[in-house]
Amino acid sequence: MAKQQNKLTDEIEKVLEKSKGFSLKDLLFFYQGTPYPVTVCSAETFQALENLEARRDDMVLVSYPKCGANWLIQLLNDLIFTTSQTKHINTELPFIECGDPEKYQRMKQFPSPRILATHLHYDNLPKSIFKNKAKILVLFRNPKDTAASFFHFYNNVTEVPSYNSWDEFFSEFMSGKVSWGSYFDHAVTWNKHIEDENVMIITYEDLKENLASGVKQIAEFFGFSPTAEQIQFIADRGSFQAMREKSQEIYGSVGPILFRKGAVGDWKNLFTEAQSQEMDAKFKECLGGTKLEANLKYDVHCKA
Ligand SMILES: Nc1ncnc2c1ncn2[C@@H]1O[C@H](COP(=O)(O)OS(=O)(=O)O)[C@@H](OP(=O)(O)O)[C@H]1O
Repeated sequence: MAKQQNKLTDEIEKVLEKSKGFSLKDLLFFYQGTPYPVTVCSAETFQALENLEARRDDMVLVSYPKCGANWLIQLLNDLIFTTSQTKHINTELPFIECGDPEKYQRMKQFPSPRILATHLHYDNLPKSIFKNKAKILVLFRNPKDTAASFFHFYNNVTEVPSYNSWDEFFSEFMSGKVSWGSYFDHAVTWNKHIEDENVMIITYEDLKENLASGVKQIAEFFGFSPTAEQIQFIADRGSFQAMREKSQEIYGSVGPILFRKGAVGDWKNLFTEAQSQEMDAKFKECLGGTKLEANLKYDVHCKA
């Protein structure tokens, strides 16, 4: 088991090693109009992904980068483990669009239920997810903390290229010239589908407020029936402190950087008043009056 776990850290180390040679300018390539990092994505893998055969019991987890996907992956793994006592250690890069094109062949051997995490837009998901009616959990985080987390990640991981300043990053984030493209495009696309059958939205902020209640909701959505004790066990293991402590063991050197601060409102340490207002205006223009705006409690979490 320990050997398999190391395989994931090996995969991450390989990506970091590959990242070393890149400048910011060369980091992104476009596939069907969206920028992705060349260090983990390729056109060949995207083409192979179209043929991924989803299963009815796959647990699809969608999020824009830095919204807490790795948190949710552990919660889902723990839900599977506590309720069925089966543990599958994923040795692949966790996101379905990342890695080599052969990964989908290897994934055919994975036992059910598989966790299919992705940062992709609705329109770019493999069609079999819809055809086979796999359930899709969409995780959102307010855009200000998302941007702050994204910036710190680039600037704290020594192997990946850094931005010259927060101002430079902010401007690239606002115009969608960052890995996986625009937060706002992602949000607008997913907002159209959050009431679809087999889709459930959950927010980072709500999970922070009451993790046990979030775990219960997620369990019900995916058809698990954990006891109150099991829910509490999963929530305890999923606290930021608990996950940060284990992050190096699971993710290698990047672990403590990935699990950086885990807070709501940290954006206030970076945003100028003008940047805050610019984002408020963009959010209003793209998502004002939507269900997603209400779910995100934008006025509570994004106003100083
Ligand atoms: N348990 C728990 N509680 C609270 N917050 C948590 C937790 N686990 C991860 N995180 C925070 O999620 C941010 C990383 O998001 P992702 O895992 O989606 O990153 S990535 O896109 O896959 O690289 C990153 O946010 P920041 O701390 O603001 O940078 C992580 O700290």
